[in-house]
Amino acid sequence: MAPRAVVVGPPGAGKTTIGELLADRLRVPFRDTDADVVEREGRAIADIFTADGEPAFRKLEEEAVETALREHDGVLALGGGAVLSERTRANLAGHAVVFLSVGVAEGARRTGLSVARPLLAGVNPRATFKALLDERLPVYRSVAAVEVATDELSPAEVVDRVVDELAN
Ligand SMILES: Nc1ncnc2c1ncn2[C@@H]1O[C@H](COP(=O)(O)OP(=O)(O)OP(=O)(O)O)[C@@H](O)[C@H]1O
Ligand SMILES: O=C(O)C1=C[C@@H](O)[C@@H](O)[C@H](O)C1
Ligand SMILES: [Mg+2]
Repeated sequence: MAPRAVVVGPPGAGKTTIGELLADRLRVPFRDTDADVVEREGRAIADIFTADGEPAFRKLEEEAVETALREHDGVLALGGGAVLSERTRANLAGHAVVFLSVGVAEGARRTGLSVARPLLAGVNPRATFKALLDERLPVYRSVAAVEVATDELSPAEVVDRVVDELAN
Protein backbone atom coordinates (compact mmCIF):
# COMPACT_ATOMS: atom_id res chain seq x y z
CA MET A 1 0.00 0.00 0.00
CA ALA A 2 1.34 3.46 -0.86
CA PRO A 3 -0.14 6.97 -1.07
CA ARG A 4 -1.39 7.99 -4.53
CA ALA A 5 0.44 11.28 -4.02
CA VAL A 6 2.61 12.80 -1.29
CA VAL A 7 2.47 16.60 -1.23
CA VAL A 8 5.47 18.63 -0.04
CA GLY A 9 6.37 22.32 -0.08
CA PRO A 10 6.84 25.36 2.14
CA PRO A 11 4.18 26.84 4.42
CA GLY A 12 1.47 28.48 2.33
CA ALA A 13 2.24 26.49 -0.82
CA GLY A 14 -1.18 24.91 -0.37
CA LYS A 15 -0.30 21.37 0.71
CA THR A 16 -3.43 21.04 2.85
CA THR A 17 -5.75 22.98 0.52
CA ILE A 18 -4.57 21.28 -2.67
CA GLY A 19 -4.13 17.90 -0.98
CA GLU A 20 -7.78 17.88 0.11
CA LEU A 21 -9.00 18.93 -3.35
CA LEU A 22 -6.76 16.38 -5.06
CA ALA A 23 -8.05 13.63 -2.79
CA ASP A 24 -11.66 14.61 -3.65
CA ARG A 25 -10.79 14.55 -7.33
CA LEU A 26 -9.18 11.11 -7.07
CA ARG A 27 -11.94 9.90 -4.72
CA VAL A 28 -9.46 8.80 -2.09
CA PRO A 29 -8.99 9.85 1.54
CA PHE A 30 -6.77 12.74 2.58
CA ARG A 31 -4.28 12.72 5.43
CA ASP A 32 -1.95 15.43 6.72
CA THR A 33 1.01 14.62 8.98
CA ASP A 34 0.63 17.97 10.79
CA ALA A 35 -2.87 16.89 11.83
CA ASP A 36 -1.56 13.44 12.80
CA VAL A 37 1.02 14.99 15.15
CA VAL A 38 -1.57 17.33 16.68
CA GLU A 39 -3.98 14.45 17.23
CA ARG A 40 -1.36 12.17 18.74
CA GLU A 41 0.01 14.87 21.05
CA GLY A 42 -3.28 16.54 21.87
CA ARG A 43 -1.66 19.97 21.43
CA ALA A 44 -1.20 22.53 18.67
CA ILE A 45 2.05 22.53 16.70
CA ALA A 46 2.90 26.01 17.98
CA ASP A 47 2.56 24.67 21.55
CA ILE A 48 4.89 21.74 20.82
CA PHE A 49 7.49 24.16 19.39
CA THR A 50 7.18 26.44 22.41
CA ALA A 51 7.18 23.78 25.11
CA ASP A 52 9.58 21.18 23.67
CA GLY A 53 11.47 22.91 20.85
CA GLU A 54 11.77 22.27 17.13
CA PRO A 55 13.95 19.11 17.35
CA ALA A 56 11.27 17.40 19.47
CA PHE A 57 8.63 18.32 16.89
CA ARG A 58 10.82 17.01 14.05
CA LYS A 59 11.16 13.66 15.81
CA LEU A 60 7.37 13.35 16.20
CA GLU A 61 6.99 14.39 12.58
CA GLU A 62 9.47 11.76 11.36
CA GLU A 63 7.45 9.06 13.12
CA ALA A 64 4.18 10.45 11.78
CA VAL A 65 5.48 10.47 8.19
CA GLU A 66 6.84 6.94 8.42
CA THR A 67 3.55 5.64 9.81
CA ALA A 68 1.41 7.50 7.27
CA LEU A 69 3.53 6.34 4.31
CA ARG A 70 2.99 2.79 5.52
CA GLU A 71 -0.75 3.07 6.30
CA HIS A 72 -2.25 5.55 3.88
CA ASP A 73 -3.24 4.86 0.28
CA GLY A 74 -4.86 8.24 -0.51
CA VAL A 75 -3.31 11.70 -0.75
CA LEU A 76 -0.80 12.54 1.98
CA ALA A 77 0.38 16.08 2.79
CA LEU A 78 3.58 16.40 4.80
CA GLY A 79 4.47 19.22 7.17
CA GLY A 80 6.46 21.94 5.42
CA GLY A 81 9.76 21.01 7.07
CA ALA A 82 9.37 17.23 7.03
CA VAL A 83 11.83 16.85 4.15
CA LEU A 84 14.62 18.26 6.34
CA SER A 85 14.87 14.80 7.89
CA GLU A 86 17.27 12.44 6.14
CA ARG A 87 15.22 9.49 7.32
CA THR A 88 12.08 11.01 5.80
CA ARG A 89 13.87 11.70 2.52
CA ALA A 90 14.96 8.06 2.40
CA ASN A 91 11.40 6.95 3.20
CA LEU A 92 10.08 9.04 0.30
CA ALA A 93 12.15 7.22 -2.31
CA GLY A 94 9.91 5.63 -4.93
CA HIS A 95 6.79 7.58 -3.88
CA ALA A 96 4.80 9.93 -6.14
CA VAL A 97 6.03 13.12 -4.47
CA VAL A 98 4.50 16.42 -5.63
CA PHE A 99 6.33 19.66 -4.78
CA LEU A 100 4.04 22.69 -4.63
CA SER A 101 6.23 25.76 -4.90
CA VAL A 102 5.40 29.36 -4.05
CA GLY A 103 7.47 32.54 -4.32
CA VAL A 104 8.43 34.77 -1.39
CA ALA A 105 5.82 37.48 -1.94
CA GLU A 106 2.87 35.14 -2.44
CA GLY A 107 4.05 32.72 0.26
CA ALA A 108 4.40 35.54 2.79
CA ARG A 109 1.00 36.88 1.77
CA ARG A 110 -0.70 33.50 2.20
CA THR A 111 0.92 32.80 5.57
CA GLY A 112 1.00 36.37 6.86
CA LEU A 113 -2.40 36.36 8.43
CA SER A 114 -1.85 33.27 10.55
CA VAL A 115 -0.14 32.99 13.93
CA ALA A 116 -0.29 29.18 13.74
CA ARG A 117 3.10 28.90 12.00
CA PRO A 118 5.80 29.13 14.68
CA LEU A 119 8.71 29.31 12.24
CA LEU A 120 7.31 32.42 10.57
CA ALA A 121 6.23 34.20 13.74
CA GLY A 122 9.27 36.53 13.96
CA VAL A 123 9.51 40.24 13.30
CA ASN A 124 10.15 39.95 9.54
CA PRO A 125 8.10 37.07 8.12
CA ARG A 126 9.09 37.92 4.54
CA ALA A 127 12.84 37.64 5.23
CA THR A 128 12.25 34.50 7.28
CA PHE A 129 10.23 33.01 4.45
CA LYS A 130 12.97 33.86 1.93
CA ALA A 131 15.67 32.22 4.07
CA LEU A 132 13.49 29.14 4.47
CA LEU A 133 12.96 28.89 0.71
CA ASP A 134 16.66 29.38 -0.05
CA GLU A 135 17.54 26.52 2.29
CA ARG A 136 14.77 24.16 1.28
CA LEU A 137 14.25 24.59 -2.45
CA PRO A 138 16.95 22.07 -3.40
CA VAL A 139 15.68 19.67 -0.76
CA TYR A 140 12.08 19.75 -2.03
CA ARG A 141 13.35 19.26 -5.56
CA SER A 142 15.53 16.32 -4.54
CA VAL A 143 12.52 14.30 -3.33
CA ALA A 144 9.89 15.37 -5.87
CA ALA A 145 8.83 13.67 -9.09
CA VAL A 146 6.56 16.58 -10.03
CA GLU A 147 6.80 20.35 -9.36
CA VAL A 148 3.96 22.84 -9.76
CA ALA A 149 4.45 26.60 -9.25
CA THR A 150 1.29 27.82 -7.53
CA ASP A 151 1.73 31.63 -7.43
CA GLU A 152 -0.44 32.44 -10.42
CA LEU A 153 -2.91 29.57 -10.13
CA SER A 154 -6.17 29.11 -8.25
CA PRO A 155 -6.39 25.99 -6.07
CA ALA A 156 -8.55 24.26 -8.72
CA GLU A 157 -5.97 25.08 -11.41
CA VAL A 158 -3.18 23.70 -9.23
CA VAL A 159 -5.09 20.44 -8.86
CA ASP A 160 -5.61 20.23 -12.64
CA ARG A 161 -1.89 20.71 -13.17
CA VAL A 162 -0.95 18.10 -10.55
CA VAL A 163 -3.32 15.53 -12.07
CA ASP A 164 -1.85 16.18 -15.54
CA GLU A 165 1.72 15.93 -14.31
CA LEU A 166 1.10 12.74 -12.33
CA ALA A 167 -0.42 11.11 -15.43
CA ASN A 168 2.77 11.78 -17.42
N1 LIG B 1 -3.30 28.39 -5.23
C1 LIG B 1 -3.71 29.19 -4.23
N2 LIG B 1 -4.16 30.42 -4.49
C2 LIG B 1 -4.57 31.27 -3.51
N3 LIG B 1 -4.55 30.95 -2.18
C3 LIG B 1 -4.10 29.74 -1.86
C4 LIG B 1 -3.66 28.79 -2.84
N4 LIG B 1 -3.26 27.66 -2.20
C5 LIG B 1 -3.45 27.89 -0.88
N5 LIG B 1 -3.97 29.13 -0.68
C6 LIG B 1 -4.29 29.75 0.63
O1 LIG B 1 -3.05 29.91 1.32
C7 LIG B 1 -3.22 29.62 2.71
C8 LIG B 1 -2.28 28.50 3.10
O2 LIG B 1 -2.66 27.28 2.45
P1 LIG B 1 -2.44 25.87 3.15
O3 LIG B 1 -2.80 25.93 4.59
O4 LIG B 1 -3.13 24.84 2.29
O5 LIG B 1 -0.87 25.73 3.01
P2 LIG B 1 0.08 24.59 3.57
O6 LIG B 1 1.08 24.35 2.50
O7 LIG B 1 -0.73 23.43 4.03
O8 LIG B 1 0.80 25.32 4.82
P3 LIG B 1 1.44 24.67 6.18
O9 LIG B 1 2.80 24.14 5.81
O10 LIG B 1 1.55 25.81 7.13
O11 LIG B 1 0.51 23.58 6.65
C9 LIG B 1 -4.70 29.26 2.90
O12 LIG B 1 -5.37 30.41 3.34
C10 LIG B 1 -5.16 28.86 1.50
O13 LIG B 1 -6.51 29.13 1.31
O1 LIG C 1 7.78 24.56 7.35
C1 LIG C 1 7.84 24.11 8.50
O2 LIG C 1 8.93 23.87 9.06
C2 LIG C 1 6.58 23.82 9.20
C3 LIG C 1 5.41 23.75 8.47
C4 LIG C 1 4.14 23.32 9.04
O3 LIG C 1 3.49 22.47 8.11
C5 LIG C 1 4.30 22.64 10.39
O4 LIG C 1 4.77 21.30 10.22
C6 LIG C 1 5.25 23.40 11.29
O5 LIG C 1 4.66 24.64 11.54
C7 LIG C 1 6.63 23.56 10.66
MG1 LIG D 1 -0.93 22.45 5.87
